[in-house]
Amino acid sequence: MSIELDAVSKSFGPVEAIRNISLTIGQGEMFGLIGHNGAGKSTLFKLMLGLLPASAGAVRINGVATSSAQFRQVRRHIGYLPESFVSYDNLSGLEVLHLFADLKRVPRAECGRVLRRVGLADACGRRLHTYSKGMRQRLGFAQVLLGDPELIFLDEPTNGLDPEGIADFYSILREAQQRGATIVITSHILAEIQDRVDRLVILDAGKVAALGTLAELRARQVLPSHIEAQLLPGCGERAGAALAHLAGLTIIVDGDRASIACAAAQKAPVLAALAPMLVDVTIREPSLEDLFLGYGGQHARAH
Ligand SMILES: Nc1ncnc2c1ncn2[C@@H]1O[C@H](COP(=O)(O)OP(=O)(O)OP(=O)(O)O)[C@@H](O)[C@H]1O
Repeated sequence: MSIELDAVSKSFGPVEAIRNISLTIGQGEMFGLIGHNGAGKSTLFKLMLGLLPASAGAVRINGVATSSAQFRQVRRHIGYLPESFVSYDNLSGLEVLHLFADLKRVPRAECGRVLRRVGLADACGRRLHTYSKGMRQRLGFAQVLLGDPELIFLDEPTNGLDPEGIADFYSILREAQQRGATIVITSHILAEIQDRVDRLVILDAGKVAALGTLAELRARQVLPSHIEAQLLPGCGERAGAALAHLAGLTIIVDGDRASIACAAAQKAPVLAALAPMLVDVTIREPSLEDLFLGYGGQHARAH
């Protein structure tokens, strides 16, 4: 399913939570939504889910406006994991999932399959008050998968998951993507989503601060690459001299180590100049975190 936001704004009294956002998310895309606390991520989610009416503009899913009567049909194909998945502590995992299956009009027989897929098959008879945070999150995810939704919204979905759980989670998402599902995801762990989403939007105070692939965002912001060089003993000063002919570098030499911040095009000349005295080298490209801080201005914080 595709999503189209057409000059969408949303105000709560005097608070302009979303300001004139236009963007399109294509079918089968894995799309990331990033922003500091209060940037408008949850509001944008609720607008896309049709849970909140826009103050101006239109949200369309597969061409159907969320404000229209036909949207009820579309909603059946949407899975949503809210930021905190609250459920009933006295019910077992399977009983909770049965409730969701009934609400979604999905056969209860599907519950076993999704519980197995999220790794809760053995624990599904246990009551929720015995579940860890990660297990609850897996159950929330199982509820999303019921009925093989064509559009999946996940708000901070990996909260409480251990590294194995996170890897599992993304492999399930990739399966959903391979069968054509569109996925919109928020995360405050920027390093985690930066290599997994196809495109992302950075929101700042309700506006689009940046939109595109990670490579596009990097190229637009022209952030430096960082070269960390381990030098042969006693070569610190020589390294400074060897780099002197290259303009625009930030060089810090500390004993036999040199840290150089440079434009992408200067990486090769820097390495060539240092080659005779190099023992080891690591190159760090700008991360999503760096971009986020750059684009978010004074509000920027990794949320
Ligand atoms: N129901 C509401 N009534 C009044 N103001 C609201 C309401 N919902 C959101 N807001 C305001 O809209 C702005 C955006 O909030 P939103 O919850 O969308 O941000 P967020 O990016 O999801 O933040 P967080 O990362 O903290 O969850 C904030 O200033 C918030 O206080």
